Amino acid sequence: MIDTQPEVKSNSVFDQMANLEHEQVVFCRDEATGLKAIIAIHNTVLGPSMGGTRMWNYATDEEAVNDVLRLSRGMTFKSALAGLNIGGGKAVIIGDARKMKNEALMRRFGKFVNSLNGKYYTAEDMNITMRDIEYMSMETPYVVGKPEYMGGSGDPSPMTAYGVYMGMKAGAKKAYGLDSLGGKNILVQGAGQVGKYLVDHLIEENANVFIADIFDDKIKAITDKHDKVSVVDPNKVFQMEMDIYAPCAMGATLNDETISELKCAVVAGAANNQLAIEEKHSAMLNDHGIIYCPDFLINSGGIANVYHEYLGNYNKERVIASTEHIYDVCLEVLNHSDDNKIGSHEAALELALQRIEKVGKVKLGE
Ligand SMILES: NC(=O)c1ccc[n+]([C@@H]2O[C@H](COP(=O)([O-])OP(=O)(O)OC[C@H]3O[C@@H](n4cnc5c(N)ncnc54)[C@H](O)[C@@H]3O)[C@@H](O)[C@H]2O)c1
Repeated sequence: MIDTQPEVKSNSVFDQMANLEHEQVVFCRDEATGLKAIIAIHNTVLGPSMGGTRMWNYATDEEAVNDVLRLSRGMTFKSALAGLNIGGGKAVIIGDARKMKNEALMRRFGKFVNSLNGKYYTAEDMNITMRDIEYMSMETPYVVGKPEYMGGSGDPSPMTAYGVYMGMKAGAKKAYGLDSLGGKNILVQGAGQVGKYLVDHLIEENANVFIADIFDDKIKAITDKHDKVSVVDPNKVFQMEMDIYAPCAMGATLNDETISELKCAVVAGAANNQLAIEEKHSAMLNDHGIIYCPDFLINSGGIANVYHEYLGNYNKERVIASTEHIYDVCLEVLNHSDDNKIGSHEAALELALQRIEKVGKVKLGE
């Protein structure tokens, strides 16, 4: 029986760690810089844990704990399913990035990462820039996603978008029998780093693209480039009739209210933790006849990119080939879901857990 219910009701950190099966959680505090951060290491069976650092102004410490635990767990399954030999980890820095972030804070955080001696590799996530990556790198070698001028692999977002595009095509193949996206009405929610590159692929394939964002400048950057893209009010996303919904902004957009409103055949997007409550909302999508391409499966292009940087001799062609494989794995997951009458989210988790278990045994025999 796999754990597909990460909704954590207890306030005890140990209960939450036990529920989500975490190995280690590190709380970091520094008086001088005001740093408050949490590093969560979920699982290191396949290799050292890896996942980005997010800076966010959490309303409560509990909210930060919940976020870092869910995100790090997602990284374990994402990397396992992508065939990478790394485990799942993630970090959060608590505070307003615009007010608190500076060189000293980021370097102090880098020192905390270093103290784990390579059990956790960090990278960028929300509100962490290439400059911050540089600051962390001054204190620790356990940083990936470094800028190209530092010998790193640069921004992972284009590869994430490419993987989402591959997953979306697999979803279309399952829904329509053909993987062509030409003529399909596709709504991209979130015109950010991933959204903008995803739109490029969709336009190239002659899809009818709709975008929604809460910031006009993000919309303008895309409509200036592509005159065929239509703009949708971000509050009216779920009232629109569409073929494919691509959530590329925040998590939990698939919930009780939205799923009953959603008018599409396929959901395929980049956002992490799209299902508000995994088991419940995965089943609800199934009941509504909507094909759900699991988020942690199709948004793994970015982690594959930084993984190849970590291996050394970064080779973009290799990463592209590995990201294209998302198409096959997504179809395998969707078929596994059909054959076993389980949600596609559970099907993806099962395949990820199978790999961790099988490879884990090989590693034990080393
Ligand atoms: N960047 C990557 O390589 C990567 C990898 C894996 C997963 N993800 C996930 O994909 C999602 C997008 O990542 P990103 O790097 O493009 O982030 P981003 O911050 O560049 O873009 C997010 C966009 O969503 C918009 N947005 C926020 N709230 C919105 C709302 N209510 N309605 C519509 N738009 C809204 C923001 O204005 C922004 O333009 C995130 O959930 C991220 O965790 C990103």
